[in-house]
Amino acid sequence: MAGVHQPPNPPILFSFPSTDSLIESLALFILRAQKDSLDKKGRFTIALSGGSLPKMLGGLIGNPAVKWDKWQVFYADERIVPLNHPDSNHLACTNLLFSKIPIPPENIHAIDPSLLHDLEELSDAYEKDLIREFAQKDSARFPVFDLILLGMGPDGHTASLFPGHVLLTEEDRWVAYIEDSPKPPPKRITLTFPVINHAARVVFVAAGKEKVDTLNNVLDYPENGLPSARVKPVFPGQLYWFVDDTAAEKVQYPRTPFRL
Ligand SMILES: O=C(O)[C@H](O)[C@@H](O)[C@H](O)[C@H](O)COP(=O)(O)O
Repeated sequence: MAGVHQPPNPPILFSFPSTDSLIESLALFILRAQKDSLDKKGRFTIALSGGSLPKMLGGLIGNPAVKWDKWQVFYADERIVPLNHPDSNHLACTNLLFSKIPIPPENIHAIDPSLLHDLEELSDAYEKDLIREFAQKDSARFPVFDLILLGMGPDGHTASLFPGHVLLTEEDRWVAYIEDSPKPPPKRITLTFPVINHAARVVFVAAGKEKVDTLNNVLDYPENGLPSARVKPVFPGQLYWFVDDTAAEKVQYPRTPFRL
């Protein structure tokens, strides 16, 4: 297969003077990714994170260029709580995004709330949901998301992949669960590294001064191996960082001017 032995593309770093300009540019970027995906395949598959990420998608709300009915939305990670619990990533995305846009509810892939008592079953069910979406359409070993949007914690975790955790070495499963997350709540499911690293595009969003040291570590010292530094999409996949100048204060890694 062409390109299969190519090394990963280096990350592309965009740094913005304000959160508002980051949000605006992220919306433009997502629209471009949507267009490319719809032109090629007629659908747009995306995975969202929790934390501060949902509110960074505000630039999409009310934009007529977004073809919400063509989006298939999964979660990069989810906390094992009822869907109306304040800790739920699905609830955060619903409150900040889905309730404000015309997306068909069946295009949003939440965890099955009837399985909260059995993490193994719940993560298997989520994996099956992914298989239904991807397996017959793409013949790859792992799903190829058009876009995965990630946040980064102060310890360098991303999705629910935490430093030193055994899940960092998962090579097989698409979805895995953990019961000992250092960030509460402790029970979570997460897309695994092979899934994240097979996406066509992965975008990290990181803003604010609490990200300064971690961003410096991940971008300038990737050999330290923090979970966020292990996001290296296989060629021709591309990793992008959308950060603000505050978070990037110590970063030496070269910035790229944002343009589409
Ligand atoms: O469910 C979660 O907890 C998130 O998906 C998690 O991985 C998050 O993205 C990071 O912790 C960054 O969070 P902030 O963006 O709030 O810093």
